[in-house]
Amino acid sequence: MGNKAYLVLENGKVFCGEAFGAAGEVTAEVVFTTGMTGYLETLTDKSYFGQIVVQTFPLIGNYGVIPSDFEGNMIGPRGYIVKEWCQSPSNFRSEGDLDTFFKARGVVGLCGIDTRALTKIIRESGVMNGMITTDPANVDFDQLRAYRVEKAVESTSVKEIERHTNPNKTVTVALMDYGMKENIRRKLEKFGAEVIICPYNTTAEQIRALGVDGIMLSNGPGDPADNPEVIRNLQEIMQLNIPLFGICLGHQLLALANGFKTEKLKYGHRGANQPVKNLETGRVYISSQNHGYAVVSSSIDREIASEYFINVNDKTCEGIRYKKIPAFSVQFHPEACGGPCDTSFLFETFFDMMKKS
Ligand SMILES: NC(=O)CC[C@H](N)C(=O)O
Repeated sequence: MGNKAYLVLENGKVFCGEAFGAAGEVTAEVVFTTGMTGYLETLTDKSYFGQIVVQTFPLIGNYGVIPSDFEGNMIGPRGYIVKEWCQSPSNFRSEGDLDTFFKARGVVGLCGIDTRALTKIIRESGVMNGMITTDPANVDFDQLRAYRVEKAVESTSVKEIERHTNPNKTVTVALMDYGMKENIRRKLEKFGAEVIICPYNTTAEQIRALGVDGIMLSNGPGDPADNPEVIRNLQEIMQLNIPLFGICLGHQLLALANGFKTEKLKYGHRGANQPVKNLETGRVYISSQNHGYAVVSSSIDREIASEYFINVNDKTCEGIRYKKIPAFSVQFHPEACGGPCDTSFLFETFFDMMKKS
């Protein structure tokens, strides 16, 4: 039995459970994800930086810890909540259990709470802040409500340009790292790109000097509108007229750079079975998603762009195609990991654009 620990929500609701992983207290935004697998990818996805993740699937950790499945070199979420973690994982690739891994990497875990009741609260009231603590009587609610993640992109991006040589190279792609998932790089390499990972603040001039065929804008954490300098920088990068492909945060930043607006969703889309519809063909795909913000459809200037995908559940914007620059972007994750690979063809679209230009 672990020690008693609590989740205190900013609305005053308290859940009592057991601590696992590293000891400590964390305050962050509490979000839920419905993926039934892919917990290692979730734990190492930097888009969760500054959040506490709740897994709706009731048993997590049954295939253990597999470092080659990691999506990044750091742990994304600040805290992690599950109904039950598996003490005896079984998989030939597993190198250990979640509790040991969390202790080594400083992740604060909470288990044994009713994650279904917690998810219903978030779904009905919207995402809110919460604190994992051993002392619920001492929570400062003003501080809890005021918590907001800061410098999210800066904290998760690489600090220097990194070139990854590829013997099968047919094109070179600059991957703007806003807190990227590794599978974006792996996917680009598989399709034949030599990838140059660029810090979030790499300028248009520096990119021009790299002589790349395409630019990929990565996923990443936080509120997209919190990055005015990155958005200004993107306005210059757009002028290079090099094919651009944006994923998730990259999609939102490109929209902001074009003067469109973003908004916070009530509880976001996080999971591996989000249906998206291609508005050009009417075809629906199942996608992997992890986002709390979205581009406001009505703010898209139809002279310069059109809506490419929408979410079938709530009709929010899931993709944009640009008319005056060689660019398109999606809110979901075509690189998957975890989740289905239905929309992997978008990488082909990007490669076709690069080869044509
Ligand atoms: N996965 C992402 O890139 C997420 C983008 C942004 N942080 C959001 O929550 O909407």
